[in-house]
Amino acid sequence: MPVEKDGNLNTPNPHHFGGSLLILLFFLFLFHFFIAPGMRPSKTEVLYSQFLKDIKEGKVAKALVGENQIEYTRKTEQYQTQQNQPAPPEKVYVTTPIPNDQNLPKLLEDKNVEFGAIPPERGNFLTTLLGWVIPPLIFVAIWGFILNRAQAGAGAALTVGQSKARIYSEGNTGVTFADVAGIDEAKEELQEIVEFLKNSAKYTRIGAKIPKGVLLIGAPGTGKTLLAKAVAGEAGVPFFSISGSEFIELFVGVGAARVRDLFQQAKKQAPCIVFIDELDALGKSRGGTGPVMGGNDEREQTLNQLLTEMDGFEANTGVIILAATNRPEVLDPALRRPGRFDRQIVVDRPDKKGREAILQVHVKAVKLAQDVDLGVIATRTPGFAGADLANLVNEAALLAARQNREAVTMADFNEAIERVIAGLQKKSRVLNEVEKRTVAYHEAGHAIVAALMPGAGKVEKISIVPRGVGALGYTLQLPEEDRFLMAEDEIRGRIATLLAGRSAEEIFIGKISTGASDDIQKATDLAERVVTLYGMSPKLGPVALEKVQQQFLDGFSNPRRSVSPTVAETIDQEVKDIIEGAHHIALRILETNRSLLEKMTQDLLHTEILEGEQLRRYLDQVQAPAELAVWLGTGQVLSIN
Ligand SMILES: Nc1ncnc2c1ncn2[C@@H]1O[C@H](COP(=O)(O)OP(=O)(O)OP(=O)(O)O)[C@@H](O)[C@H]1O
Ligand SMILES: [Zn+2]
Repeated sequence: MPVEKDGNLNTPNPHHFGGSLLILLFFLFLFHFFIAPGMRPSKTEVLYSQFLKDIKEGKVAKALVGENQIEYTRKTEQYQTQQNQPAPPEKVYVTTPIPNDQNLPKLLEDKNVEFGAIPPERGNFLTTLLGWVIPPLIFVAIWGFILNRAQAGAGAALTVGQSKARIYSEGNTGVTFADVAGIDEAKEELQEIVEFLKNSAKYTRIGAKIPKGVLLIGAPGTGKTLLAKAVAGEAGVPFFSISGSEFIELFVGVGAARVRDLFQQAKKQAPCIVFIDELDALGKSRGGTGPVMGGNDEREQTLNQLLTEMDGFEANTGVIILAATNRPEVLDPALRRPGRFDRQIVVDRPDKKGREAILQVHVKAVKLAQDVDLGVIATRTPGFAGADLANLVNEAALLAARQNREAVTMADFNEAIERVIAGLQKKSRVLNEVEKRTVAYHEAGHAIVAALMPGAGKVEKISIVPRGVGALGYTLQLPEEDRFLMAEDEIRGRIATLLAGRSAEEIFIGKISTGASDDIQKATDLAERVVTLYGMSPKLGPVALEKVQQQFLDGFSNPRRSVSPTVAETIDQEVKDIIEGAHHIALRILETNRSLLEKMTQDLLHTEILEGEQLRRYLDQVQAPAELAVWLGTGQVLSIN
């Protein structure tokens, strides 16, 4: 890929501009009031009577008569200058004349004084000008400076000291659709845009309107920027990009000016692609609270300018605006009106096949060992976005290089997966004996219960090596495939598995630790969803009691619908019943497998990690208690993606 060319479009950098203006004014100010006076001839104020006396005594050499002021020099002093010495500045006397002294000209003439009038605007013209102009300028500069600080302090997407609002223009991005993998639907939809750009005549001839704006919606790292570049690359048109957060600028009006600039430039180079990243930073619904001073106004002005520009150009000028956001719900509805971003393309996280394809793209640059199976890696990385996979490949390559290996092996990838998933291993953190025992029982408990639960995926690894923030140990359970549907018994099995860690602590340690809080949180969330979202509670029936606002990202808790107090009470009761049932069955399973769990724990304390064949042999011995089949109940299928 070519290096991004910085095509800053001649817009002055407002931060630097403000800074140097301030310094310049400061020096002007110093010069005017402290230095310049010393360089001008000194003036001595005298009374008018003294002036008249000087004339009469023939001392005056030259006089300049003004309406409000008379300046004159004396003869004697003119000749005091000695040789070899620089002439001192001529001493000037000033006096204020008596109004309408008609005799003065005659008197001056009589005494042979050179005289003339001070032109009305002479003398203090510069002083007056500076006096009027400088203070407001200083004020403006200081104000701008403060505003800048305030915004930077409020973290309004500004880097301190440097404006990063740049318009990047790339003649040719060099990116093609071949560089984008795993998001085929989005690619297909954008294929049409490429067609428009390449062959606009075909569409305009029959009067078809080419869309102006396309909104790419997707989680971070799913490849939105990459897609936009690929569209430009495929069509062979210039690519302009700017980020929404960079529009929030120092001086009110700069953002709007930048938008104007951007579109002017784009129209000149049409057909082309204009890409606006982080549209939400700019296009948040108006009326929200913004940064302390001015920031809100600025954003609104910029947004309005964008809307105006989009309305202003004809649909068929060949400028197509692609914008990206991962928070479509906060966008100002005005942005989605017809003629603006009326097309929306969802850029999903890739599925297993997609992940494999993305890995294929990124491993091109690295040397792979024979044993590397991208399909297996894809299986183990559900939920990874394109950027995570790119990161994973690099992490694996770094590990291989650190070991001085010739090629990246499957072991490197496995390690990299764990790193990316759980954060870097924190070997330095050591647990005391009691803590270690607690964590070992806890994790073994999870593994044993998980082994019996339907559709739970295989337990791949148990570890009591603390890693990342907060996790003291973990049980790695990898699904065999991506799951979009989960049956009721599977969800309940998941809840029981989550509670198994704590149950093991209860049985084997006799007291419970704080280590189970995350499990309990997750189990409760899941139980609540069973009742309020999936409609699986027989008492309440298939009624949605949650308002789903966000299905897009996982882990969102939605507000409940307003329900009557009795219904609310029933919900709480049902959630509690599910949790207690799951807790009970987890305890039963662990008691049935007491000696097995004991053996596993001892082994785990010894090696810190249980995996592979060794772990499988343990888990194959897990016995199901009689109650399990009854507890698991029916297998009603519901969507939970
Ligand atoms: N579908 C994909 N195929 C190949 N590589 C991808 C894909 N998605 C992401 N990547 C890799 O991840 C990098 C970052 O992706 P990109 O910046 O396009 O994501 P994004 O969706 O714009 O993220 P954000 O919302 O954070 O701006 C890309 O440069 C590319 O290396
Ligand atoms: Zn746990």
